[in-house]
Amino acid sequence: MSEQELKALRVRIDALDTKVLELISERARCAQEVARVKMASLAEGEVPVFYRPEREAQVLKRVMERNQGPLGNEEMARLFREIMSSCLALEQPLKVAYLGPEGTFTQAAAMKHFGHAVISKPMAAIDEVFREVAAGAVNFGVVPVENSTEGAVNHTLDSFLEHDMVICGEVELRIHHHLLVGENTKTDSISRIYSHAQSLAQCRKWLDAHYPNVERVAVSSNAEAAKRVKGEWNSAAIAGDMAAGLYGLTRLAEKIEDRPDNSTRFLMIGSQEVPPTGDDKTSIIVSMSNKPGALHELLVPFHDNGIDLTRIETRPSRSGKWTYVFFIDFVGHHRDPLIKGVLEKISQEAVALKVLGSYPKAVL
Ligand SMILES: O=C(O)C(=O)C[C@]1(C(=O)O)C=C[C@@H](O)C=C1
Repeated sequence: MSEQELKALRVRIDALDTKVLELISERARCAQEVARVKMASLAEGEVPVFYRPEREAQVLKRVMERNQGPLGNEEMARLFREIMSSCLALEQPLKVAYLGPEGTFTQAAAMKHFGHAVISKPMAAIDEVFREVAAGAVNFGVVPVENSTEGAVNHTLDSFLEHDMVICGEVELRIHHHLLVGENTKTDSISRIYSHAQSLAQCRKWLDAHYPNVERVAVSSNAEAAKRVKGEWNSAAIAGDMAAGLYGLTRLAEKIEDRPDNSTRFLMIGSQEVPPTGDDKTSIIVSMSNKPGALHELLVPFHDNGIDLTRIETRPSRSGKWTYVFFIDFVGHHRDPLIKGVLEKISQEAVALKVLGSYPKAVL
């Protein structure tokens, strides 16, 4: 390519950037107008709701449907995700608590869902995220709920039994783990590997093959593991990209998870009910009486109405020995007439039924 050609292309890019800049600013002014309209239409004593997950899902889907390339749909949607995040911050900066410390996959999930223009607050434990939301100190919380390799995150399920929370969104993240060390540690001098118990489990076979005799130490999060090895000799951490970057660690081995499709699903919790988008999921907790056939009775209405169950999990109810609750996710919104009918049927048979929330299926 000649210098001349390069120069001409850069002139074109500058001109396009000016247009993109003008358009983004115009969009941001529109969002400010939206905020004004939302404020003006409030009834007395009503609190304005600026964040609209159902609308955001619609915007991102539309972008993906109309995208003609060469950028991929996900890539394009990520750019719009950030534009929308900044527009919302003009209306109201969202406060989001997540399972910390900084650098966790949960923080990455929060950024993937809300974009980077939120005020984020790391919490030391899942239960603290729930409490922070319940206390109204933040608008939303982000917690992991299930991993494709290791299954349910029981702390999260149990916290739903203790707190009244509304689920208003979900996000899935591909989880890639790396073996990380500080600058003074060499591959053959590692005597201890830190990580969260779930991450150690997700890399079990790799560890057995490469570091069979090295002590594995479970800590509260993989970001915490990364933080520790920064200042330690002869120890390594298993953690992801965010933690590696944040603590300036070297990757001795990349993508060491046993399953290449290793993913974690996260939930956004708050107090805001989300209207239907036409492509939603619902999460419920049901407790059935302890009699033969109870689970069958619970599942029949879903089957009879052709409703797609996406997950079912069992946990001890904590209110009686050997009594259990079922966490069920399915496709549909609790305001859909079909789903309403199913929930009514179930509540006739159940000891207790709680709708945790209906929310748009993850777009990104
Ligand atoms: O449509 C709205 O209600 C807006 O506030 C605008 C907008 C956007 O930028 O598109 C911003 C924030 C909301 O969460 C949803 C969408």
